[in-house]
Amino acid sequence: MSRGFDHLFKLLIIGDSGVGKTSLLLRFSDDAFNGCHITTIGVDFKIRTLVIDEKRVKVQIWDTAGQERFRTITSTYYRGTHGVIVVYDVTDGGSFKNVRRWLDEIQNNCGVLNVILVGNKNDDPEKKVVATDDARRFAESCDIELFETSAKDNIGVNEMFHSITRQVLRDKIQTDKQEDEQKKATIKLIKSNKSKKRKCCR
Ligand SMILES: Nc1nc2c(ncn2[C@@H]2O[C@H](COP(=O)(O)OP(=O)(O)OP(=O)(O)O)[C@@H](O)[C@H]2O)c(=O)[nH]1
Repeated sequence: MSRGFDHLFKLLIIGDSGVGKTSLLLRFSDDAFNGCHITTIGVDFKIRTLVIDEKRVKVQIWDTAGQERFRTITSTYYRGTHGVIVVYDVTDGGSFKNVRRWLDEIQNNCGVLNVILVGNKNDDPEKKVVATDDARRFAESCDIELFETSAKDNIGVNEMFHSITRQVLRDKIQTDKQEDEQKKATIKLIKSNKSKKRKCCR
């Protein structure tokens, strides 16, 4: 029986409290928006299946708490993670400054991963304090992709989730291919060693 998908990936959303992590997930999973800030306690997740490069990809997206006091079991969140969405609020310079800290947390917990940087609440130019150019320069210096989104007005949300999933998928296909080539090379080596041995024995 078909399991209904070709790949299953786990994505994690991190960033300061109040930047809109839950709102981004709610927009993506249910196409809804809630004007209230209900602090996430611990972790929550949603699942969606996307079609990318003709593959059915099931994504399990974990929404973590931004508040320090709810982040006592951080390393367990990272277990089995394929990609991380780091969110800041374009109307809050402090949340952008803290992005460095979140990137360090990723490094400390799981090393190199597919990461995307997201400037959320990009729906009121008068309130915007983090310039797109500054964010882009920073993202380029870290070699990660930048998206500016609005969970409220549904701007860039779908594109952002598709993009990180595509990154993860392409990375997985590349790794599988390399492993396959390595396996083939090992089998070839074993075979040639065997035939050499046989030659010696005769
Ligand atoms: N204007 C605007 N407000 C937003 C947007 N996204 C979220 N908000 C508001 O920002 C507040 C915080 O949003 P949440 O999604 O709860 O933030 P969070 O990052 O999950 O917060 P924690 O669970 O505490 O880590 C809420 O009042 C949201 O309505 C957006 O795109 N635009």
